[in-house]
Amino acid sequence: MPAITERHVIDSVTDALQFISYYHPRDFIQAMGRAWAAEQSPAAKNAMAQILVNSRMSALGHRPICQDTGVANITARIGVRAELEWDRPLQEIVDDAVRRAYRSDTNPLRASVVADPFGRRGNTADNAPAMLHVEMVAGDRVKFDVSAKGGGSENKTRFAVLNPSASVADWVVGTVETLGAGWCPPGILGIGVGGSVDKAMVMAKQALNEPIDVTDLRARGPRTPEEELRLEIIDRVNALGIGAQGLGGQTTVLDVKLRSFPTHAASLPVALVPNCAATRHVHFTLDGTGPAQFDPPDLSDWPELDFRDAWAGARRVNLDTLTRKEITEWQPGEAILLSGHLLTGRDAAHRRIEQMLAAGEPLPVSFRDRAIYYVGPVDPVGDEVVGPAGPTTSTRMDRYTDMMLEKLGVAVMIGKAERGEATVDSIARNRAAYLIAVGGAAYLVSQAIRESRVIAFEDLGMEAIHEFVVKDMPVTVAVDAYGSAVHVTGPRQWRMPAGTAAAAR
Ligand SMILES: O=C(O)C[C@H](O)C(=O)O
Repeated sequence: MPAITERHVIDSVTDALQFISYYHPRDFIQAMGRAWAAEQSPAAKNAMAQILVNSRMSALGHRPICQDTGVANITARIGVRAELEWDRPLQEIVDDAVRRAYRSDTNPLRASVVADPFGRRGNTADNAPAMLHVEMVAGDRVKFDVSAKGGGSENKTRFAVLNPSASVADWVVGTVETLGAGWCPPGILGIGVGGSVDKAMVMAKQALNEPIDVTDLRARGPRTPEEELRLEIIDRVNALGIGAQGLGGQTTVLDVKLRSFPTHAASLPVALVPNCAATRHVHFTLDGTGPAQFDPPDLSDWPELDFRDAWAGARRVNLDTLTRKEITEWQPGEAILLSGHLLTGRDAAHRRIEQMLAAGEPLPVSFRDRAIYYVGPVDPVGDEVVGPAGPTTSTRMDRYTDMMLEKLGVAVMIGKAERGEATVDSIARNRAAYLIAVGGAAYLVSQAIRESRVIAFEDLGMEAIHEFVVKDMPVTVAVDAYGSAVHVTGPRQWRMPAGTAAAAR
């Protein structure tokens, strides 16, 4: 067997990270297509349509599916008889591949990794380092799993050590109910049961690399307790009615992947790692003959659909002339096409604004009566004004709501997922509104952005404050000026009565 070289690893991992930035896995596209076709909730169906249209556009344009191009998660399984021709630690080698992939000239990806995580949180600017796991296995080859995991779904990871007599399904279902929509459902749940605390977490993460096969599993019937558990969890989670983007609907998970391992007699560790609508992974084996080749999905894998019908009757809003009175007329769940100027800002910008206000320093921009979009876009390429620019999870900005609405006078916030109770109260008190764009439809959203310039905090990289000029940007009213919230009313409407899910199986 010829030697596997450092060049084979770097070229393959670089190509893998580029490939998954714009191609969803084929099984994911097909599962999302089936869920879209079956969905009865109009809001969830429309969100899934946008996810699918975005996915196809990304595949055609070779631009990222989501602005959160993720942190590189890599597992290398090295055959004990493989001949390796490299001298450096594998971490250094894969980090070089990450740098090359994320700083590509033709398809630059977003640098999301910050170093000094509990301190300065400076962006490493090249998305390195990767999160690497190495295993020694039988054989003479090296197998790689490469995924790009977004922050929104990673943040919803949960872990518990249950009493050995407790029900894993009860814990998972109860936990998913508390997660909100920041993980961008519909997606996949990875579950690790047993082992040690660290082993359970690795199993849950690695389970997400398995193909979606629930339709086959249902058709042939479960053969193991793990398969029974998967089906129970899928049905019970979908019965919660959370739906796409938490808007209320029938599909919250496309599949549940589960791994288990022997554990201590006193323990039942369970890890839950959700994967979002921008699920991205690919797998390859190096045998010394050269770098890996990847097989793209076929255009026929996407369903024929046009989401624009859903926006035909949408309210058109000019942000440049918007009044508070107009905002009070918006209905919860109403589709809106936004045009005009808006500001951007997310975690780091909010933190800095808070620090500047505390220090009595003047802010570089006025937010009064403006709309703020929580986004960290990908850098543009070619004739783009901005790269993919979908919403980030708004919940993280909840702690700044009073500052932004009451002190600084923001009129409209745009992001994704639900807001906390205090934020909803603040929105109602200030007669403001909260709008959502579809998480994971970032390339589609970016088509509505006609101009973009950084106007403050340039050192924050993708977290700098930009001013965008948008034309017909599709959003939905998630919290109206009176505090009615679709993330509460939607799932309530689509929740199946207790017991129906089990009976349906
Ligand atoms: O960082 C982002 O752009 C999004 C993040 O993945 C999120 O889902 O909140």
